Amino acid sequence: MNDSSDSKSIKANSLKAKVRLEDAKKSPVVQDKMHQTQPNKPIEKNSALIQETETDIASNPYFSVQDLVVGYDDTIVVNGLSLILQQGEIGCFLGYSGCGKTTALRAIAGLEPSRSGTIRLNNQNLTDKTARNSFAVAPAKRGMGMVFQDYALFGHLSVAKNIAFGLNKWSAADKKARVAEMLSLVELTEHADKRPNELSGGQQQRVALARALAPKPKLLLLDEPFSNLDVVLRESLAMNVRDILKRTNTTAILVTHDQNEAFALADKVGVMEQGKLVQWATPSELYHEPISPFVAEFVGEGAMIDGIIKEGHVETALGNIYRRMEVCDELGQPQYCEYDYPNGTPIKVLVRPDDIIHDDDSARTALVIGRVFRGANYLYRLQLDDGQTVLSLVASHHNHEIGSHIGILPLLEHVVVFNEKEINATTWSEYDRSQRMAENN
Ligand SMILES: Nc1ncnc2c1ncn2[C@@H]1O[C@H](COP(=O)(O)OP(=O)(O)OP(=O)(O)O)[C@@H](O)[C@H]1O
Repeated sequence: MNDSSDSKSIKANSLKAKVRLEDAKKSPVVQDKMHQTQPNKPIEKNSALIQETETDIASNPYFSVQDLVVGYDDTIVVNGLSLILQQGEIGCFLGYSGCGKTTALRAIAGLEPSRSGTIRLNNQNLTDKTARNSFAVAPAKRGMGMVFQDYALFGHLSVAKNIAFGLNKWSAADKKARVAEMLSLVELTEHADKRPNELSGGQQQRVALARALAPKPKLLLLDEPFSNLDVVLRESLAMNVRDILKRTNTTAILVTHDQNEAFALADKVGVMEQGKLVQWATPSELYHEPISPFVAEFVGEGAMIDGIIKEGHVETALGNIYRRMEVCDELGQPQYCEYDYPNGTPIKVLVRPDDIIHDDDSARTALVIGRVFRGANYLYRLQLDDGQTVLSLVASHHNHEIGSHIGILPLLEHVVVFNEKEINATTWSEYDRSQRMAENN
């Protein structure tokens, strides 16, 4: 935790700092740290080759969408969407209902025409319009597989025949071998002769996955594939599907409004708002470094508390926050710099439940005003002395009654601060959130 005694260690060296606030002001861009080249690396025989390959991968990704615009009649639904995926990566569009996720996926599949923008897959431009067609490459020729919300299985065909459906150009022997391989992959070998209605929802979902994977698609598109399953099954199945996609090195895009599903399955998650990808990043980056209050609110739980800039740090009801740099000094000690706002600037600070540690020995206390039992943990809603509320995740053997005071230790080193003027609404209460989701549904 920071407090005023830390101020001595503050170094006004903003150049090397992690520039979260500047990042937040940038327009959303494709952020892919994994494949950035390293310009100062000494060039040896093999490293030159590696560098070349890395540059090639970064500048010519396996799958890319650039400035995609899609609409219906007078309405633009997907508005300048850009992303890249390397081969074998799993991406995800996450967003409230109606934000354009399915439309974006359908445009990638070629089922909706794009108004502008480029979609490239495996060195092929799919979007150049020809004189006669609105797509350079017709949907059926894109080499994409799809798994739909309702699985769209053929009820009159056996599981094996469903899986073989897209293999009509394969020889009988190859087809048989591929179906057996897919059945084994999704662990349904003993159900090969059953009809879909004899299977559970989760098993049907795996048949749909096997059918989509059987022809070895260049890109797999999954549209809310778990939404018909109960919540408990969803997360475990999402992990199971991720395992299968990774084993087959399948590049895939998932559409969902469920962040647990997105986090369990995807390498890169794009939070969509009104047809735009506001941030495209790993699940961890989205959670810990949201680019805007909208992303912060949509991904994970938390609270926004008030702060004010004073001499380069933020004063809050939980203590002072100093801007920590990503680099440490030569002794391994963290370095700090100043926030780039004038004195007196009102600030909002994102505090996650894991930023507030319960500590019986702490002199700082908060009032328990609500709690939700989550098995291993309680999620406590805590009121600070000035009336603001924060959340805290506490092991469930710490059972504190509503109305009691508990000791807290705020860990404020990794919080995200937002200039208050950039926030449209500070609506962090569960009521506001569920209300908004209900309105959007
Ligand atoms: N065929 C269509 N014709 C006209 N408008 C459409 C059509 N399909 C979708 N829309 C509209 O486009 C917007 C985006 O729809 P889309 O299905 O892409 O959203 P979504 O984010 O996938 O939502 P959900 O999570 O509810 O499926 C919505 O306002 C929807 O009403």
